[in-house]
Amino acid sequence: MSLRFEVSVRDPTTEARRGRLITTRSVIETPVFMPVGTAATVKALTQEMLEALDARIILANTYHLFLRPGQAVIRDLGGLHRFMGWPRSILTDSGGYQVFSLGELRTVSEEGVAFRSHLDGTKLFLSPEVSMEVQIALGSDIVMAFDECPPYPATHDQVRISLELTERWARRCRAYFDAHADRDRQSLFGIVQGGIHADLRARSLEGLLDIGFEGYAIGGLSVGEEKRHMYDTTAFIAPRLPADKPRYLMGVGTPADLVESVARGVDMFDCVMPTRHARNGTVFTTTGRLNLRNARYIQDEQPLDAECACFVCRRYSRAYLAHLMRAGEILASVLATYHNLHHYLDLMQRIRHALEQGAFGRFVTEFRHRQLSSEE
Ligand SMILES: CNc1nc2c(CC[C@H]3O[C@@H](OC)[C@H](O)[C@@H]3O)c3nc(N)[nH]c(=O)c3cc2[nH]1
Repeated sequence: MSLRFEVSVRDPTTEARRGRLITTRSVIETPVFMPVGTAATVKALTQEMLEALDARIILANTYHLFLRPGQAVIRDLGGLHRFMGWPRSILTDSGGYQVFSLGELRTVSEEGVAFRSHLDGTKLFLSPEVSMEVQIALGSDIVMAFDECPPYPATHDQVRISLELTERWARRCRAYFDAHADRDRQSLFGIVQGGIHADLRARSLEGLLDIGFEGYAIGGLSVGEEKRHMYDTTAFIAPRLPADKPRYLMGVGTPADLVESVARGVDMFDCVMPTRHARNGTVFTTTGRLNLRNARYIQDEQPLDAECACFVCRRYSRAYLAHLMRAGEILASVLATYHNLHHYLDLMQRIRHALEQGAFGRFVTEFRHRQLSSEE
């Protein structure tokens, strides 16, 4: 077993845990936010910048790398870590979500999903076995099971039928992974589905526990449901996931979502918001988000965030970033992305510190107050 997970603190007033996830490549302090590096790059940043941010684990995506350059190219070049010059940890998502959000003309069957590449229309096929083969070839530290993320909204019956398919696929992932992966270096996570229905969430978890995984993800959320449904579903299922295994909430979220979901028992997060918003000109600050394309920043010589210690805030002004954004300069994406990821990773650091100090309950209260005042 390559993966070790240790919980050092259980928060007395919430479901939050302070822990440590150890792969063969890095020690990952939890709760952790994982920058999304879909096509083997966290867009606009160098790996050196990610190390400067002290990112310990990033995401890459099976669907995107399967389409381009293909897993055989990466495998023959020594695997994804060597290919992209990233010696720390990598989690790869299984392609289950992207094939539904990006794939065209897709046909789902018991066997898997046939679809056309969104790049050039080539006919392709993803299945539990193909997804495992790709992720094993990439050599990622954490491999995600191939699942179906049901659309939202969906009826109770549609969600049930989908979770039952996901469970049969999870069993096939486990079998293929155990027969072909180097289990001293790679671990397999199951993905709990069930929509916003507690009974279906419990049922999905029961099936996955029977199979057994090194970690458990909460899938099927952050797909357009109301925030209260996301929080309530997380509050129901997260504490029911094995206490001694990592709990990963997929695709979440805003800074407030991170705080609220840690309080409900989640250890790991990924979300494209800090990186995607940066490229669109939106930066995160302690007093809320700034849209740098707004005219009010054209002569604003303040830093993005006076409370931020990142090199962007120490050296560049909002006016300069606003200019770069308006001019469509590449540097705009680089500086805004670095700052946004610093904002997210610094928030996780402050959460971990509060948990260590037994002060997480107060941290949540103060965060909510500041959240309310910045929304007014
Ligand atoms: C945004 N909300 C959201 N994202 C989700 C992702 C993709 C995240 C992955 O998709 C890409 O970002 C959209 C990144 O590469 C990221 O790793 C999911 N992936 C799987 N396999 N199953 C799910 O149920 C699922 C649910 C999600 N909800």
